[in-house]
Amino acid sequence: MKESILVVDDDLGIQKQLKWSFTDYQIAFAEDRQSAIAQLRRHEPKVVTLDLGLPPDPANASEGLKTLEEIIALAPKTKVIVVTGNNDKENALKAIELGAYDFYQKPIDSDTIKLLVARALNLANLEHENRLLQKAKKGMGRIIGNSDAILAVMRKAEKIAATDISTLLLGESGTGKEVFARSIHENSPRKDKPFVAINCASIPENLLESELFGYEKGAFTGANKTTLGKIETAQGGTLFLDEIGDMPIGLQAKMLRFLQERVIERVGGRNEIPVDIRVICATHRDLQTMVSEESFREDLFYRVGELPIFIPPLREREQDVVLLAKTFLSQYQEEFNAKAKSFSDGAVNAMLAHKWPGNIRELQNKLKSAVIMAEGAVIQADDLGLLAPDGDVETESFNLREVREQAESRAIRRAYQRSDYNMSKTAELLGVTRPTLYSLIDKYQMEDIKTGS
Ligand SMILES: Nc1ncnc2c1ncn2[C@@H]1O[C@H](COP(=O)(O)OP(=O)(O)OP(=O)(O)O)[C@@H](O)[C@H]1O
Repeated sequence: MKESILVVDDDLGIQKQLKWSFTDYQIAFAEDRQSAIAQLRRHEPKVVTLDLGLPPDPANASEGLKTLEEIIALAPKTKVIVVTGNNDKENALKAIELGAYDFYQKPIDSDTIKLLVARALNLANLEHENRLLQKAKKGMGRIIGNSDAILAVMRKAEKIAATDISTLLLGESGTGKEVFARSIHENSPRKDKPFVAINCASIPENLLESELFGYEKGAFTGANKTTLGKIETAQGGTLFLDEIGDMPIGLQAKMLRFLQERVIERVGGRNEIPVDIRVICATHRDLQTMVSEESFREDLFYRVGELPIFIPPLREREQDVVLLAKTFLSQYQEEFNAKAKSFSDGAVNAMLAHKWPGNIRELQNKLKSAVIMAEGAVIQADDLGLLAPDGDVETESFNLREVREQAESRAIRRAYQRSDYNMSKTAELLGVTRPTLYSLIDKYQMEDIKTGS
């Protein structure tokens, strides 16, 4: 089947010329905004060539730019090549800002436009394939990363996956411990059995035991029927114990017995129930120190940590920051049907300079709000709530009020980062009171600082 493309141009002569150039394609025509949108819906072309001078205002680009915006909003993956009047660089750049793939200046030369369309089509097809591949990826494939550090961890995890050994995933919050645990499970012989995760820190101490081990009917008031715990529901599969460092000391002996003997007893029960489960634990705490402080049992520490894997923080994986950012950008763009398509140099530099205390989760949060908030197709450092490193002038304004406001919000951000995200220290550095700082943060709508994300 021939690939379909759409030519939007009110000049019938040009339509004819392009018809002869594009004999390899299924070509549809439109001469104004309305028919362009109708054809777009009907043919779903991967590539559109769009003359910016459309009726009712053929002498200007306004109608063409409006059409471009509608196309991008409706079908953000479409590659739009805008055709502008001779020397109309300003509108060409505006179109790129709005999300056009490329521009081309009149007069139209068949060979050049053929080449441009072929390249755009090629890219659209590649992106499509990539999306399919990404969706089809299983196992370690869900872990995005190209840095040496993460590749080494992935190799280690792959080897461990094939065995039944207990793994301890170490790393700061948001580095991807749960993603690794799932990937290990999916690469293991237990992959068709359940993966059950439980966060030991998020369940009150008095409930954790019955949540893990289950309970017999009548074991305590309210125990109306015998209920399986997480351990039993993971039978045959993998149990992921997140934040194992937060396991109450009173429960640690029972955990140790389960790990050593692979039998459990439900709360209020007398029978020993054998379990066949692979256990993966994770923590952001320093278990060794906890052992020396006697808040974590030494025997349990050796049992869960047979083979520790350390997942490095994002700030030590410079290569991955941009790769992850691009991946999340295309995910969110699709999810929110947003315009944002790429990052400015300032945004990339700001991402590389940022320390990412919340690691990948923080990157995801910042990107999600940037994709929603960005005005144009290019995400700026400001959209990410980051400060463009010195020397990157993102927007050059001569309006004194704007210049003042930009300088003020930058200084706040810089002080906030310098003072390790502490509001009192930030206010002190800036020489203002805390209430003044809060009202400035409100004024500049610095939501991330307000919520501490
Ligand atoms: N390498 C990766 N590729 C793609 N997404 C990732 C990767 N690592 C983490 N993520 C995503 O980042 C977020 C945080 O990851 P995850 O929950 O696994 O971190 P964690 O270390 O378990 O955090 P916590 O200790 O706070 O529970 C998740 O939304 C996850 O999908």
